Amino acid sequence: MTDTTLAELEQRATARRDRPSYGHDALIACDRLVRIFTTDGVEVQALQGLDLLVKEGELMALVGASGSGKSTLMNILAGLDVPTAGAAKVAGCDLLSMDAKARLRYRRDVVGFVWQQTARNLLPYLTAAQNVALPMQLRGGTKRKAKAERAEALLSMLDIADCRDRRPHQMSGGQQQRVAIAVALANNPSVLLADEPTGELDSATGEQVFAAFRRANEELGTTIVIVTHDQAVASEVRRTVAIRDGRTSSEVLRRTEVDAEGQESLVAREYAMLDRAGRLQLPADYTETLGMEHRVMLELEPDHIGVWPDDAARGDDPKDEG
Ligand SMILES: Nc1ncnc2c1ncn2[C@@H]1O[C@H](COP(=O)(O)OP(=O)(O)OP(=O)(O)O)[C@@H](O)[C@H]1O
Repeated sequence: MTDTTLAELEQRATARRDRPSYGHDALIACDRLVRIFTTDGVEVQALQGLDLLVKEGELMALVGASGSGKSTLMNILAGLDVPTAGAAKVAGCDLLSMDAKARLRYRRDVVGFVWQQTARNLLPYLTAAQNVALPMQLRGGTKRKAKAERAEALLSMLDIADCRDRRPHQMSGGQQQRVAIAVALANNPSVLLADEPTGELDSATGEQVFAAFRRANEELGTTIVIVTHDQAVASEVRRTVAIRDGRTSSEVLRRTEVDAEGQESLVAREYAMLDRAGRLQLPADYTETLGMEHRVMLELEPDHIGVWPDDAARGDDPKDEG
């Protein structure tokens, strides 16, 4: 090996080291996350190298068919489960290497969680205000008066101040879920995670609950990730990420556009995910329409990459046809 080559190698290594790490500016960064469950000697790969970045202050939705891995991911982000491989960081906390004490602190201070089952979120023998004060009590260090004031402020912000002295069975499902959001926000977490929070509610009540998430996001700046089957929720957030077979497969981004008459409208665009190895999952309806299977032809153009069905067998060049 010559000196020049060595110097070049060193230079390349330094450049690589200086490159910002994957997801360095994201609040949630999942990098090739794998979770394998083994039951009775049978392995299920619930997550198969999932990549996901969420910026601070985002309000986004996760969608996907049953069994695609959504709850597995949420349990990992909530600090309730540990991935088999890969890397996951939330607000600077490394979810793979946390010890028991750090995990407890993470679950208490960094993330808040709202479950689908209204009954699972609240203690039945405490009032709404007492439920909201409980996480602050468990953390300690907050004066009684300050705890009561914060509980009051959160309940007012979410439009349920009138439920303050009611126990869960004296509230509607939608009110209980909004109290659950207040409980999850009590210790001012960086991230609020919700797994099907409107799943047990009718659509009008679901809308009120979603409005409460939006308010928390706008007024407190809390980053919010909602797993949902609810089309109304999925179509109201700026970003919806779809999970398929334990990987993120596509994203819909929505933005407000103003036309020449000054009319505002929400424009949605679907994107496929390109993983760090360069793999791209093409939507099944696209590949089926063009009969693409096994192998496709690629062409690099100045501003895009062309993908054609494999016509090698026919011996003609599909790009010459028009
Ligand atoms: N504790 C477990 N032990 C064994 N297998 C599990 C466990 N938890 C999840 N799985 C499997 O992992 C896969 C992903 O499950 P997960 O619950 O994450 O999917 P999901 O997208 O949340 O589905 P749903 O929308 O029905 O809740 C499924 O095949 C499931 O059977």
